[in-house]
Amino acid sequence: MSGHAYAPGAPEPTGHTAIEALGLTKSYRRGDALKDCSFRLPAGRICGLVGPNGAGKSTLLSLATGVLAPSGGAIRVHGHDPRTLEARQQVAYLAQDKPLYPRLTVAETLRLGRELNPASWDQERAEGIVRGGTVPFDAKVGSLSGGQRTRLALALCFGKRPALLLLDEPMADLDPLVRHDITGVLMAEAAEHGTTIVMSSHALTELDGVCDYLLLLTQGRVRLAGEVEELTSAHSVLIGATTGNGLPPELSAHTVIETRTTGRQITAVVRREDRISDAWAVSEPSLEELLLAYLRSPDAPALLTPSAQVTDHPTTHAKGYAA
Ligand SMILES: Nc1ncnc2c1ncn2[C@@H]1O[C@H](COP(=O)(O)OP(=O)(O)OP(=O)(O)O)[C@@H](O)[C@H]1O
Repeated sequence: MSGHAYAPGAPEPTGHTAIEALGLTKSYRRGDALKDCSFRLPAGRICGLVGPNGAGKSTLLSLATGVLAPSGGAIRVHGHDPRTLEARQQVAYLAQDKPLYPRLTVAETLRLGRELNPASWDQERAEGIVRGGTVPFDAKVGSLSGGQRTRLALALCFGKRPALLLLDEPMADLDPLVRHDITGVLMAEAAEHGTTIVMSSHALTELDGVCDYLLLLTQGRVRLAGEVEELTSAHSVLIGATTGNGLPPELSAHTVIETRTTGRQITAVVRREDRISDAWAVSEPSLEELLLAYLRSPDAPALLTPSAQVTDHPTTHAKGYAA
C-alpha cells in the first residue's frame, strides 16, 4: 500500500465505500500515468481530486468509469468492477467538454436522458436543477451559455440518480458567479441525496468549503487522501527566526513538508509529530496552503487518513482483488 499509517491505533474505517483502488496502475507507451495507487473514498463525500497537469486525474476518472482498464492492480466502484453493468448503473460522469447535442432543445435533452436511463430516471430532480438556473426548456442547447450548459449537463447526471458522480474540471470555463451557482447545485444534491461527488480541479481556493474529502495526485501517485479537516489539522504552519545555516534543529522533530526563508524569518509547513516549541508562531494551514506545500515538495511523504486507507478486509479479496 502506498502512504503510511496515519496514527497508531487509529480506528478501522467504517461505512460504505464509493471507490477503492488497490495497487492501481495505468501505463501508456511513454510511461505510467498512475503508479501503484491504493486509496479508499468513503461514500457520501464531496472529494476534490487535485494535482498538477499530467498527474493522472483524468486517467483515474476514466478508470473509475470503466472507459479505461487498469494495466495493474484494481479499482472497484461500490464494490464492482467499473466495466460491469452494476457499476455503470451507479456512476455518472461529466467530461470536461460537457458533451451535449447542440441541436436538441433542453426538454429534448432531458427526454433523451430518460430514454437512456429508463429504470432510474428522476425527471423531477433533473427538471428542478434546470429550473433553478432559469434555463428555458425550449431553448436549443447550442444557444445556451457555458453556465446553462453546465447546469443542463449536471441535470442529466443527477437525473440518472447516481450513487457516484465524477466531474472532470466542471468549473474550468465558468465565471466566478456561475461557479458559485454550480457549486450550490452540487452541494445541495449531495446533501439531499447523499451522492458521492469527485471533482477534479486546478482552482485550489474553490475547493475550500466545498470538498470535505481530498485526493492529491502527483506524478501518478497518491500524496494526500482523506478528510480535509483531518489533513489540515495534522499539519501546522510555523513561523520563526532563522538560526544561521540550515534548518532550525527543532524542526527535525516533525515531518517537514516545505520551508521558505525570507530575510531572517523562516516559514515551515510541517506534519506535527511532537509538541511544538513556544519559539514558533503556529497556525493551521488552509487547504490551499497545504496543497501548495505538497505540490512544491514532490518528495514529502504521502499521508492517508485512516478512512482513506485500504484495509486488508477479507471482503476486499472476496470481490476479486487477489486475482
Ligand atoms: N491516451 C493517452 N496516451 C498516452 N499517454 C497518455 C494518454 N492519456 C494520458 N496520457 C499521459 O498520462 C499522464 C497523465 O495524464 P492525465 O490526463 O491523466 O493527467 P491529468 O492530471 O488529468 O492532467 P490535466 O490536469 O492536464 O488534465 C500524462 O503524462 C499524459 O501525457
